[in-house]
Amino acid sequence: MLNCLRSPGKMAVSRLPFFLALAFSSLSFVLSHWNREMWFQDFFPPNMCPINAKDNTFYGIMFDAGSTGTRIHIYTFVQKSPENLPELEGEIFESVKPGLSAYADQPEKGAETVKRLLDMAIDAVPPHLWKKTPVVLKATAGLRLLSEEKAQSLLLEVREVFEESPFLVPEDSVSIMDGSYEGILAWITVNFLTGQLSGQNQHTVGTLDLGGASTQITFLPRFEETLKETPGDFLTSFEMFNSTYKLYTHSYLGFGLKAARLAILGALNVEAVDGQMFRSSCLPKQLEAEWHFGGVKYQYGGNKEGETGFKPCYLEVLKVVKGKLHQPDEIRGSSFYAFSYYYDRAVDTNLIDYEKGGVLEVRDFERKAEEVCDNMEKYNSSSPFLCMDLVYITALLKEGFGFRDNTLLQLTKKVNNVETSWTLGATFHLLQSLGITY
Ligand SMILES: O=c1ccn([C@@H]2O[C@H](COP(=O)(O)OP(=O)(O)O)[C@@H](O)[C@H]2O)c(=O)[nH]1
Ligand SMILES: [Ca+2]
Repeated sequence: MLNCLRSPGKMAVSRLPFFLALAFSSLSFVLSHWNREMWFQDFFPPNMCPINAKDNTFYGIMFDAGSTGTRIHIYTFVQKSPENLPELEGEIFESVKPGLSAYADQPEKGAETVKRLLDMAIDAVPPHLWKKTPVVLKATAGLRLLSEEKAQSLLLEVREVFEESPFLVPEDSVSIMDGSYEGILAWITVNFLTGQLSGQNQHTVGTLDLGGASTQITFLPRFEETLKETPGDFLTSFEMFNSTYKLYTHSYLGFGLKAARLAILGALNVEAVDGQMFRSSCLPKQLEAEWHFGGVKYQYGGNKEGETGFKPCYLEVLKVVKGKLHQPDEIRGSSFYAFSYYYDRAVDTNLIDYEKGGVLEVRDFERKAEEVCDNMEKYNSSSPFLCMDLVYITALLKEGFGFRDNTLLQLTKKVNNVETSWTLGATFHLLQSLGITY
């Protein structure tokens, strides 16, 4: 087997089977909502390893500046012959914690974390291709929640790091991504990797992404009714294989798992958090601790005297979720791909295997929440937030989006060894918009 590692550190290199390459011919979409065009064409998945860089190999570097961490994805593509379309060959992935927003008051330090990741790309991409390899960073909810001034100074510092690198720095290479893009691009990635964007019988799958600060839901409505009863800004038109699709997508800012913890504790958007103790029935009774998120320190603890456990916790969480999200009827009976914190918490509680993922029903999260919340002393060694997180996931799915107890969720971290992240969709768009088709 070929060794794909080109620099020290924890890297994952992924390869896709060739059958996907054959299945995927061209993809384009038009975002009518913003009157913008994006063409995703000519990308075929992989069957080679980046270490075999030949003349026909090219790269794309995409940074995901998330609220809890910053990640680099270095994608490798191969153009086998001028008349053939390029294939996606593999992915090198690395991440650091915390995310950029934790450096709100030290933008230079934040940019240093990006530089360290970018150094990996210097090792991974052959020097003669540096100038042709675009590098882009898109920030998500963590930066959306910062003040404009703080967010902009972070982005400026990162831009300087890019300018000093040997890579191609496109215009607008460092930005905060619109939440709708986040959902759409993740949907593109998942449906591309599962081979649903090609051929006659396309059965696309909906996607659920639960980040630290925001959460996205995206699917292709099948019923005219759904289109009629959905607010206009939840719908986005795009073209693919000469067909026009209307996608339902929405990003809920402040509904990511960690932002939800603050909301449940009553600490979200509170001005002076210093010295305040935020308590919840979702936490172990005797707990008193500190938690850092988005560069702010919070003190939190359990209900020393009052109630603790699943029931009181569910009522507390309900206040944060109920009536706050749009509930499309159509999704009640459909199944969805779910990743990020849905995946992590399912792994933490042995609902699924870390490597394989698995299929769960919504009620599996509820059962596990009851088990953990009513036996908090037994789960002492894991995160003190485990009960709160599971109850939030249950309430978000049931009371927020309106899923049924038996709605199926396909918990997935990687498809054919490629991360189910919006970054692949974003890279397709980037390469196409730059006309990088060798
Ligand atoms: O390439 C990635 C990037 C993020 N995550 C997951 O996304 C969640 C964190 O979300 P993030 O920091 O991106 O927050 P956001 O900015 O999206 O709200 C955690 O479950 C991570 O494991 C992941 O699985 N793969
Ligand atoms: Ca994310």
